Amino acid sequence: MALVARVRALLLPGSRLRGATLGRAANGGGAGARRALSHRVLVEADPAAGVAVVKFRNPPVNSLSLEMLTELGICLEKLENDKTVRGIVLTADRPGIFSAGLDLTEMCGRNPAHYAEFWKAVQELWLRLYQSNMALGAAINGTCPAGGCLLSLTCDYRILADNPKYTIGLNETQLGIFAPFWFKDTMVNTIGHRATERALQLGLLFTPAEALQVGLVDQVVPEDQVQSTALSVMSQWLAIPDHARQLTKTMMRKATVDQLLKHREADIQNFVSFISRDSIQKVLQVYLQKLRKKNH
Ligand SMILES: CCCCC/C=C\C/C=C\C=C\CC(=O)SCCNC(=O)CCNC(=O)[C@H](O)C(C)(C)COP(=O)(O)OP(=O)(O)OC[C@H]1O[C@@H](n2cnc3c(N)ncnc32)[C@H](O)[C@@H]1OP(=O)(O)O
Repeated sequence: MALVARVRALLLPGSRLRGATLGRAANGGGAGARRALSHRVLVEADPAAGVAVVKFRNPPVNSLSLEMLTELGICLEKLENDKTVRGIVLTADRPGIFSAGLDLTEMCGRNPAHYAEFWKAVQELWLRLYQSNMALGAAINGTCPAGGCLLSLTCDYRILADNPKYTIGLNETQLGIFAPFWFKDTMVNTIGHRATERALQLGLLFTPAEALQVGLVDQVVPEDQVQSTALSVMSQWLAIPDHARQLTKTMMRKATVDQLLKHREADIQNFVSFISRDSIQKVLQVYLQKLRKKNH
């Protein structure tokens, strides 16, 4: 079975994500709040507020594996088709790691067809998020490198927990790889050209104070207030008539989106040939081994 079909089938029976009615949230939800599960993503929807909180739960580090990318994409697609949802907050189910970024094991020791499939899934998730009609917020309750940072940058605003361990940035060069043009463009659109050039060349991971200063996040708040702050900021975004907010968002992001749409196939081919190089495979394997050695 194709991965997308397999993941669709994984969504739990009875879940709103399959079109059935959800039960009331077990905790934390307002009146009428609903809860839906897939394996790697938990969705808590509050129809009265028009908001769904999408929680990553892909242990140990919420890495963006092919299955995680696919499941997240399907959850977002379902929410976009749900008329009761106008805004989505992305967060980690457990605080500590928002997302460790792209799953390195998807980019190491595989074949070109796998690299192409994986990169296509990365592109698709980015396109879905960056063009979303929903208001999107990131409640960043953990460390947020590389692909994790990219996810948060697709949102309309970012709230980061005030914990010096929770760094955020596109650190690809530190691994010996580099951020493709559409990662770069997403960052430029948030913090500007010069700050992006410095951040990308040096592969900077910013502390919360630095991230706030450079504009990578909009607010830094105590750890236990990240989600509540993200929800309260969401109500400001949802106070604007949807059509006006959506048209403005499209106007601001269209040129960036069009660049990837125009070069999508070439971008996949470039990724495959870059990541397949022996020298790059070596660098990634050494990096992964270093991460693993820490624990053994
Ligand atoms: C010409 C065209 C060119 C196209 C573009 C070219 C290149 C671009 C290509 C790719 C872009 C990639 C973007 C990315 O996202 S790369 C990923 C970058 N991520 C990181 O650098 C983070 C790495 N992880 C960490 O720093 C720590 O794990 C973290 C701080 C997140 C958590 O630390 P903690 O101590 O809690 O946990 P660990 O013990 O380190 O990890 C536990 C376990 O998880 C494994 N792991 C960690 N991160 C990843 C990951 N990203 N992918 C896969 N696996 C990961 C780690 O190895 C441990 O495994 P094990 O020891 O339990 O086996």
